[in-house]
Parts: sequence; structure tokens; C-alpha cells
Amino acid sequence: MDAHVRTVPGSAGKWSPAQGAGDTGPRPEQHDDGTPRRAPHITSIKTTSVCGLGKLGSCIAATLAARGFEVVGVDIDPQKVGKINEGLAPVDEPLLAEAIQTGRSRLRATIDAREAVATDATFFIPPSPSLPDGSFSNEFLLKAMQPVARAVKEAGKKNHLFVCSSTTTPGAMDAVLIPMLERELGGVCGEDFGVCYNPEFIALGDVINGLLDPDLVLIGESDPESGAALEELYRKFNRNSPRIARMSIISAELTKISLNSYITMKISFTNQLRMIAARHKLADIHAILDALGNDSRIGKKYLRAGLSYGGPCFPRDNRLLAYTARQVGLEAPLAEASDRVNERTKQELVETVDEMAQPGDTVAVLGVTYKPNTYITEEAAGLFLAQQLKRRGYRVLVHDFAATPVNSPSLHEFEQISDWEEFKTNPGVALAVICCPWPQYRELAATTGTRVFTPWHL
Ligand SMILES: NC(=O)C1=CN([C@@H]2O[C@H](COP(=O)(O)OP(=O)(O)OC[C@H]3O[C@@H](n4cnc5c(N)ncnc54)[C@H](O)[C@@H]3O)[C@@H](O)[C@H]2O)C=CC1
Ligand SMILES: O=C(O)[C@H]1O[C@H](OP(=O)(O)OP(=O)(O)OC[C@H]2O[C@@H](n3ccc(=O)[nH]c3=O)[C@H](O)[C@@H]2O)[C@H](O)[C@@H](O)[C@@H]1O
Repeated sequence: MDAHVRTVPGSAGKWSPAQGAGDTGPRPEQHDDGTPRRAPHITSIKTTSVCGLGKLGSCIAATLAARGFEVVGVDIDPQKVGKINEGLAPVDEPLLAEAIQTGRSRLRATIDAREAVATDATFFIPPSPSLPDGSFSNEFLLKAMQPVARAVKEAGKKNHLFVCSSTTTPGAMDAVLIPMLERELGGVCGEDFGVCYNPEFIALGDVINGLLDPDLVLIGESDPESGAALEELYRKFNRNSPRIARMSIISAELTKISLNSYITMKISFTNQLRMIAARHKLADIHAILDALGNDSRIGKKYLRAGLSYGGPCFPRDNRLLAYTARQVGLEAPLAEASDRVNERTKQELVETVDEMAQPGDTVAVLGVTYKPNTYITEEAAGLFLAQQLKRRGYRVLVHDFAATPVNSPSLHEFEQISDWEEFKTNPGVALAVICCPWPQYRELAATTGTRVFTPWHL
């Protein structure tokens, strides 16, 4: 059953540190059956478990171990478990293999979720895929959390800390995931056990450094003790001294997607401006943005003119904010506009190329990942262009420094440029379009005699 959230519970009352998520007032001293209520008293997390050893989870497990915590990794995929136990990286991510080596004596993995019970806190990081209405599915989180909760109950263990790091639909923790935990554990969240919502702000390709030196650590907490325990963990774990923002769980769910939605708004603004500037012969979008970024209220980050944003996070987190607004009877026109500009940016790329070449021509699409240093092609501008050109009757050649038909099956339908060095010296195509700013493409962009179109300032 997919129990994704259907209604967003109100967050009307203001949260205070002494109050758990969804609290409505002081609680009685006892449970209905007369047993005393007890606040969770985890004060120090020494041993951790990480459920979901994918692109994010394997990096969290490895860095926790590298920074001195005992870690049990859990995944339903025996291959990922096997790799961790062999001391190898289960996914491609810079510095992951090194982190695993550093923490090897403290890191092991298993497919048996019950082993998480022996640890103080479990981080849950399975997928939370988008559904057609824009919300995120809770299915994998429920399946990952349930066996751990059952095992905690069977063991009679008190005060296990459940930490959700996957992105959730705002309201899903209070309406779906915590009620499941309360049913399985037979207790009240925030009193008999603790829950934190703790998403990470990391960019693929830089996950290890992003985890160790973040700008922000975000903790949504069911009760102050749980939040304090997690804060203490981060104070030992982080190499820098980031702002640790603690708040209610619903606030943290909203903060996570708002951050990404705000940045997509910034990127879409650059693309909107680029389209306007392009209609003026002497206007240079790169010069305009470079100047704008000097205003400290704007800043230079994510103000680079290029193409549409893509990947597994930005597009869907931004749509989730719009969904969240609809759930409470509002609109989120800014989030919707970011999405519309992003779609328009993709279409505009196809139209521009269509003006520079004609069906039947051979066009090389260079860079089909959503950004450099990753093999992921999800919602990437290059992949979209290649698909659209093929549909319009072009012969399309694709090239990337990381994505291949093996790791990105959507590339199977295209002819691949397998030898970059050879292509670079003799492209033999009507047009080459640089869709992803891999720095290596700079050489081609500088070559005279090759017709190259690059929206990026390489
Ligand atoms: N990849 C990223 O850059 C970021 C991802 N996130 C969020 O983190 C979550 C995970 O994302 P990724 O790591 O990219 O996903 P992924 O698909 O790379 O990895 C998920 C892992 O969870 C495992 N899994 C599935 N069901 C399980 C279960 N019942 N028990 C234990 N393991 C289970 C899968 O086998 C897989 O190894 C998502 O909610 C995503 O939105 C948030 C910030 C950044
Ligand atoms: O929520 C998440 O999962 C993560 O999503 C993003 O991380 P990521 O998608 O890996 O990558 P980014 O490096 O942020 O790039 C995203 C997209 O923005 C585009 N971009 C980036 C910068 C820029 O100036 N312009 C621009 O179009 C990139 O080309 C790429 O398509 C955020 O940067 C992370 O903070 C966040 O935790």
C-alpha cells in the first residue's frame, strides 16, 4: 500500500523547544493504561545504523564511520551490502572509497534490518520517489522503518532514535510515518521514543565534503532530548562549525524543500534574463550576471547562465512545494513559474538548435548528464535535446565523460562518440552543442573551424 500523505495536518500552533511535533498542550503524566510516561533520554549517540546505502546513505554511513562512530549499514540490495563489507564503494561518488577505507574498522553492513536495534540511532535514507501529483511516496520509508520498529519493540528496547533523512512530503512525518512507528512500538512519539527529520543539503559529486563541511544542519525534532542528541552528534561529526537549526518536524520538512525551491527560482531567473538579453544584439548575459552577483543580497552562487536545471532533486523538490501549497488551498506561483521557465528553457534549446541545423544533419550533443562529475542523466538538458532532435529527424551523436548506456540506459537509443580525442580533432558534424559544462569541452569550444554552440560560459 502506498500510504503517501493525502492531507497535510495543520501546523497552526507555534512550536516551542519544550513541545513535540504536533503537540496540542501539556500531556498527562501517565499512559491510558496507568504506566508512567517517560521522555526519551538519549543524551549521546555513539553507535548508528543507516538504512538505505544508495547515493546519499552510503556516504553518510562511510563518513560517520570515518569520523569515529560505530556504523551498521542496512540495505535490501545484497550487492551494496557486499561491497561495503569488502571495503568498496557501492556507488560512484568522489572520496567515498577513501571514507570507507578510513572508517573500515567501524563500518559493516547487513541486509537484516533487525541489527539496527543494537545501535543508538537509525538514519533512514531509502528513495522517496515523486508521484504524478507532485507529492513524494512514503512507501520505501515505511518499508524501511517498520522492521526496525518491530525489532525495537520485540527487544523491549526504549529510546531508540529514528532519524529520517530522505526528503518527505511536508506533513508526511506527522500524518503517516510517526503514526506507523507509534502503532509498531506501542508508544507515543516524543515521550516513549524520539524521531528527528534530518535531511542533508549535499550536491552529488561533492557529497563527502558537503556532509562534513555543510553550511547548515537541519534538525526537525519530536522532543528536545532527541534534537539535542542529534545536535551533539553533528558537533562531533562536522569538520566545520555549521549553523545547527532545530525546529519542529513540519518546519524542517518545509525548510528542506524551500531551500531547493528558492535556488531553482534563482536559476530560472537567470534563464529568463538570458532569453530577454538574447533578443538584444549587444547584450551579454554573462557580463550582466557577473555584475549582478556582486550585490551581496544576490550573490554569485547559482547565478551562472546556462541551461535548465535538472537531476534527481531540484525539479521535484520545487514541484513538491507547489503541491504542498495546493494541499492547504493555496497556490505557489513562484515555484510554478520556476518550473515553467525551466521547461521553456529546454524548449528554447531545441528551437535554437533547429535554427542552426536542419533535419538530416548530424548533431553532436556533448554532455548528457545534469551537471559535471556525475553519470546521472535524469531531467538533463542534453538528454532532452538528444531525444527531441532524434524525433525531428536529425542524426544524433552523444558524448559524455561519465554517462554511458550501461549506467544510464536512456542513452541506448543514441550513437555514442566513444573516442573523445579523435572527435575533438575531427568532429565531422554539422553542429556540436555543449549541454553540460564539463571543463574538458572548453578545448572544443575554442577550436576554430568547428561549429560549436555552447550556452555555458566555459
Ligand atoms: N542523492 C542526493 O543528492 C540526495 C538525495 N536526497 C534524498 O535521499 C533519499 C535517497 O536518495 P538516494 O540516496 O539518491 O537514493 P538511491 O536510490 O541512490 O538509494 C536508496 C537506497 O535505499 C535502498 N533501500 C530501498 N528500500 C530499502 C529498505 N526497505 N531498507 C533498506 N534500504 C532500502 C536501496 O536499495 C538503495 O540502495 C531520497 O529521498 C532523496 O530525495 C536528499 C538530498 C540529496
Ligand atoms: O536536495 C537535494 O537532494 C540536493 O539538491 C541539489 O544538489 P544536486 O541536484 O546534486 O546538484 P547541484 O549542483 O545543486 O545542481 C543542480 C542543477 O542546477 C544546475 N545549475 C547549478 C548552478 C547554476 O548556477 N546554474 C544551474 O543551472 C546544475 O546544472 C544542475 O542541473 C542541492 O544543491 C543540494 O543542496 C540538495 O541537498
